Amino acid sequence: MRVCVFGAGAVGGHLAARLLQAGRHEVSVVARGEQLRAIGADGLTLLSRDEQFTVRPHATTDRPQDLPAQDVVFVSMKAQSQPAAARDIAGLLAPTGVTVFVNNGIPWWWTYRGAEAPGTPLPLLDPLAALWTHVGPQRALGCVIYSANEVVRPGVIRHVANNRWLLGEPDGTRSARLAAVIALLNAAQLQAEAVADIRKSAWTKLLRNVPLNSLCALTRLPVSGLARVPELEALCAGIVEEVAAIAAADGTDLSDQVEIAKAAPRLGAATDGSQAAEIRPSMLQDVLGGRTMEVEAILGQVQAFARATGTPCPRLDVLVALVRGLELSALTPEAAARR
Ligand SMILES: NC(=O)C1=CN([C@@H]2O[C@H](COP(=O)(O)OP(=O)(O)OC[C@H]3O[C@@H](n4cnc5c(N)ncnc54)[C@H](OP(=O)(O)O)[C@@H]3O)[C@@H](O)[C@H]2O)C=CC1
Ligand SMILES: CC(C)(CO)C(=O)C(=O)O
Repeated sequence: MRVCVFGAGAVGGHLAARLLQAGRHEVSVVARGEQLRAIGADGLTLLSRDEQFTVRPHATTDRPQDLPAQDVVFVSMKAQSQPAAARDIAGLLAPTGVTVFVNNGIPWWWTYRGAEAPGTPLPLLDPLAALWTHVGPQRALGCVIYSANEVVRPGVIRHVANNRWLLGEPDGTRSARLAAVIALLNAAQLQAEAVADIRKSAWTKLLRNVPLNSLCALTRLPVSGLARVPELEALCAGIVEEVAAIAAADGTDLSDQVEIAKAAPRLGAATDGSQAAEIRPSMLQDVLGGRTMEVEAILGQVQAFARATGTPCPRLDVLVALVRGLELSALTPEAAARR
């Protein structure tokens, strides 16, 4: 199979490294900037617990149009980078190829439930419907991951904790292509499983990402740091309850997940027992790097669902305002120009 990882940053770099280590398929990566130069020159290095290895992708490029047609394209860019890349992602796909959107938050294909309920694009996530038009939700699989990673320097990824990859078809079917992608990941030491309700998986992860990503970005604390300030831990718990209420109004019952999510700061967000791990959420990594943040996918769209269902969310309202402001103040001139 030909497999491409589009956006080889923290998660995509980890994914590509594991796929290449397994050695079963032709794996290419699309990257840019320093990351592109470093992977091209020195390969991709993964540091994970006491393991360290370096692999070389079959191709490393910022010109996806130069790659041959791909059977699977994992899209591991941040949500806000995806619309601008929609044509390139679509152009990479073989006629029966599939995309796997590896993301936190509400994904752009959310309203598509199959040919009978085709849905419409969500303006906060896909403002010009570029993903909807060029990629098309019928060619997308959802993927929610528990795997904390950082780019420690260009070309070098540190896997900090957790290894759980949940994948599902937007229409809930158990398709052959879903099974093939799960097999691909499992063969590469990534613990992947198919879920019937990928939206429930996304909501469950949002119980963590809404409070942890935003509060860690605002305070610059790692996840475990939130548990050191009682007011922050209480705020986290209040936000978890708001997100659960918004999900419930949207038709997803998360009552069995609420207490687990509230414990996340005390466990440092590790779900695999690696209590010593110091996890810095991706949104905190973006603030520190002066990059744009997944404000709309993780916060804004959740707020939009709350508005649509008349669900009060006073804490989330404050977070959305603060994180939008934080993003403006933290962007590097290059990131601001690209925005
Ligand atoms: N990091 C983590 O631990 C976790 C992240 N996630 C989720 O996984 C997804 C990916 O996050 P993460 O890996 O942290 O993100 P990163 O920012 O580390 O990686 C994304 C990469 O894609 C690159 N990119 C963006 N647009 C393009 C383009 N057009 N062409 C080539 N490269 C491009 C970025 O480059 P540039 O930097 O120049 O923009 C960056 O290197 C997010 O949805 C995140 O919320 C989920 C769980 C944990
Ligand atoms: C907070 C964390 C690590 C939870 O797994 C995450 O999803 C992220 O960094 O975006």
